[in-house]
Amino acid sequence: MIQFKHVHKAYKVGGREITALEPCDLQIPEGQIFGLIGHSGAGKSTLLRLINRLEEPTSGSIIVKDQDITALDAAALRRFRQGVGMIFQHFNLLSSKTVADNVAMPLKLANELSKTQIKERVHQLLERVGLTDHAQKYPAQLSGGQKQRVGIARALSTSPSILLCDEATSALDPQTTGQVLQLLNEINRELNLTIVLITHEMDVIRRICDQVAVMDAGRIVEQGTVSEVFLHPQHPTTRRFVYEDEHLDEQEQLKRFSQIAGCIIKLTFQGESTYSPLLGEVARQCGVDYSILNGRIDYIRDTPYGQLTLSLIGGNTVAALDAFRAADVTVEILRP
Ligand SMILES: Nc1ncnc2c1ncn2[C@@H]1O[C@H](COP(=O)(O)OP(=O)(O)OP(=O)(O)O)[C@@H](O)[C@H]1O
Repeated sequence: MIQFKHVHKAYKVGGREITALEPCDLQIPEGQIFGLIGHSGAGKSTLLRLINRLEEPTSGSIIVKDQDITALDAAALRRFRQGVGMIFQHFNLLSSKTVADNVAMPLKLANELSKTQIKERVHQLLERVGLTDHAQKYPAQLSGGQKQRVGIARALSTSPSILLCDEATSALDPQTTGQVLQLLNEINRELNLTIVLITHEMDVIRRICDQVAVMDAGRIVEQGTVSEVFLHPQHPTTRRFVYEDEHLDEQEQLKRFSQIAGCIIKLTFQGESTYSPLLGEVARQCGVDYSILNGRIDYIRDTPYGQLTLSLIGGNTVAALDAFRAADVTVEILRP
């Protein structure tokens, strides 16, 4: 578990203080994939880099596995950092070294294994990320997705329990992004690795995260499980992310609704209820007609969900809403 206790970070620039992180409390459970989402300048990188003390907090404490890491001396910090891997948007590989040597680098620096043991470990890691055939190539000879796989193998070399991902897929095309996210998903489960990732893309959060914190201007404005936060967004910043992801504009939508008759509602189905034939059943029982104004079915990590915006016309609307709720469907009334 990673715990932030009233952590504040300000940078000093030319005698002026710039607050990057307002005093913040945060808990990241062990073994989960935790996403931090926010627009540029929100403070995501600062928060991430505080976890391995690449940045020092201005005040507050950061507890990792019952240890206050802000109190570690240089030697203890070196040992702690062996347990925290990191991958980067632009991979940060050494261009003059082969793939195998890049992966071996943290092991050589740790100086705990023999040459043969390092060779074995590197082979094992490259096999895991699917790059065995590329061991003797140089980074310039690899695609972006392959470079990030090398980054992941290198980050895992010292068997960390935490992996920090700094916009790890932002430089990749959608298909390669999917493959890298899949790999992160797998190693999270195989190694019970806690992964903290930062992104400005909702899709990354939806595909692999368990929990999410939404950041805006140095503050965490909303936080919880991905389904809580993104299926029922409360804060304007979160709502904006959700609407952008659905290619909708909240104001435009309300304007469009003014030309549509009936009671306008949004239904959210999750898990099993996503595929149940509820709509027709409720319409028949309650004598309501409906038209579908918007809809999607997708996944949050492995759980399917569906969202439908409907206008209900005629019949017993109140009974229809009760029937949806009784079937564990969340009902939001957009216009009575
Ligand atoms: N080393 C630094 N010195 C001075 N100011 C900094 C430094 N690093 C970040 N900042 C400032 O702190 C604030 C938060 O920056 P941070 O990089 O953490 O945000 P971010 O959400 O990661 O943004 P991005 O997505 O663009 O990387 C910004 O106002 C930024 O200009």
